[in-house]
Amino acid sequence: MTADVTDTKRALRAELRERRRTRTSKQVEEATEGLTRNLVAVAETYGARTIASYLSSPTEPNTRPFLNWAVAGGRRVLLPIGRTDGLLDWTEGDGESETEGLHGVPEAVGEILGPIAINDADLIVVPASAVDGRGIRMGWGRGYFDRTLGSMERCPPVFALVYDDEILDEVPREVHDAPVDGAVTPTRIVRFTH
Ligand SMILES: Nc1nc2c(c(=O)[nH]1)N(C=O)[C@@H](CNc1ccc(C(=O)N[C@@H](CCC(=O)O)C(=O)O)cc1)CN2
Ligand SMILES: Nc1ncnc2c1ncn2[C@@H]1O[C@H](COP(=O)(O)OP(=O)(O)OP(=O)(O)O)[C@@H](O)[C@H]1O
Repeated sequence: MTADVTDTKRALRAELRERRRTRTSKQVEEATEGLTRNLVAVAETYGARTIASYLSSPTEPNTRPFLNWAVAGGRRVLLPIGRTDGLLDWTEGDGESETEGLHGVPEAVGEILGPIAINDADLIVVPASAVDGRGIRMGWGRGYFDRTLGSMERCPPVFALVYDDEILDEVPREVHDAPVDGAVTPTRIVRFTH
């Protein structure tokens, strides 16, 4: 990868991270209702029975009401566990037990399913620091989801969960960055064409 893109991404991530840190818990709370409604609408559109998502940290858009809705409706929810080799294991979330994972983010506790468990998903909701109008997504710089999505044979719809001001005009793209199909924000469901 070129030094240019790496540096640009790093600087942009730092800015986006800072913006998330300065969002008040009241703002995060106010965003939750809309983004939950939008996530539910996306899951219903695809009739998703197995959903891969993640447990949000306090600064991230809140995934928990959506996960609770999915579990209550008898859907299978797969939640990621970061591995030191850069891959993600998965476990079935029941919304009950959690612990702090490798990078300080919450992780579900349960039977460890290997990286290929993601192949069962009918819908994948991924974390992101930003996406652009082409669906190019930037994460938090560890490549977990790039690697995970890049390894899938048949990829179901992938939606990034971001705040409205994290949909940018342009996100720097590298070869391994596969575009996502859409983004969910507190006010919008955006679909990208590529
Ligand atoms: N909630 C959550 N779970 C997740 C991720 C994630 O981004 N969020 N991951 C995604 O790959 C994987 C774990 N890897 C991670 C890698 C880096 C950072 C990270 O650098 N986070 C920022 C803070 C982001 C925020 O809280 O808004 C940081 O530490 O500054 C987090 C998780 C799997 N589970
Ligand atoms: N498919 C892949 N195979 C191997 N390495 C990869 C792959 N995708 C990304 N990487 C590596 O992971 C690191 C982070 O990549 P990048 O900056 O694109 O992360 P990101 O989009 O923020 O991460 P994430 O996917 O975790 O949200 C880079 O060093 C990159 O080379």
